[in-house]
Amino acid sequence: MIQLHHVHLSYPGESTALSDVSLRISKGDFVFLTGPSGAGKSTLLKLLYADLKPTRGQVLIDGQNLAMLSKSQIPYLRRSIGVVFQDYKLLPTRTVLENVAITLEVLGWGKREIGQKVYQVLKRMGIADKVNAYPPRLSGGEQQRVALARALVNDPKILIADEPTGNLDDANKEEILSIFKEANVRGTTVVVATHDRRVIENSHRRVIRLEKGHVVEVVDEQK
Ligand SMILES: Nc1ncnc2c1ncn2[C@@H]1O[C@H](COP(=O)(O)OP(=O)(O)OP(=O)(O)O)[C@@H](O)[C@H]1O
Repeated sequence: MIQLHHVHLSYPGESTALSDVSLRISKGDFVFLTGPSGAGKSTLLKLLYADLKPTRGQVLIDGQNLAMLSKSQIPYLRRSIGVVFQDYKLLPTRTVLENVAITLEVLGWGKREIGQKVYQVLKRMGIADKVNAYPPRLSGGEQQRVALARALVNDPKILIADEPTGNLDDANKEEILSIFKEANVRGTTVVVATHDRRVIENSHRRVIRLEKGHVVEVVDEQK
């Protein structure tokens, strides 16, 4: 479970990005985080994988206060969280296979198992033919799928995605969303930040709306 208790976040020398945010995301939930540009969506996601610490308040995952984690404990937390970054953050000089394999290498998987698992995930993402390609040679949609493959290859406890459907056409958006839903059905808690109204409306999931660093609306899952 993810809990935020009265979280405030101010960037050094800047105004407040999050102000008194409290929320609870249960295990197995699928939640959209929305709101205008600058509302604090990316900031909130960064708190969840301990890229930022709150200025005040607490962020807890399964009861663990993330601010209490030492530097050496943070990589362990991140092994259970798959992150799809807004700008993908793929390694340009590594192949698709190598980019996705990294997640499993740090977990100590053997080479053979890694090869099999990566191929299986890339196949699901529809990019198995790109296994030896380098990211700069891929389209935006293909890079997005590689980023998603890297985040999901070890069936993480939590999947965090920042604007994962930006720049994609409708067919690709649908496909990415169905991949999120499948991961969710397998037990992954999914938290997606998006501006995209259509994606939210078609999904019938819980929506948390931020404005100027405040939670202004929570709409529960609509069946
Ligand atoms: N590294 C940073 N240093 C200083 N201020 C920052 C930094 N990152 C974000 N901010 C500020 O914090 C506020 C919230 O930004 P954030 O990126 O979380 O918004 P967002 O809702 O994700 O926006 P977008 O939809 O445009 O990605 C904004 O006012 C932004 O300018």
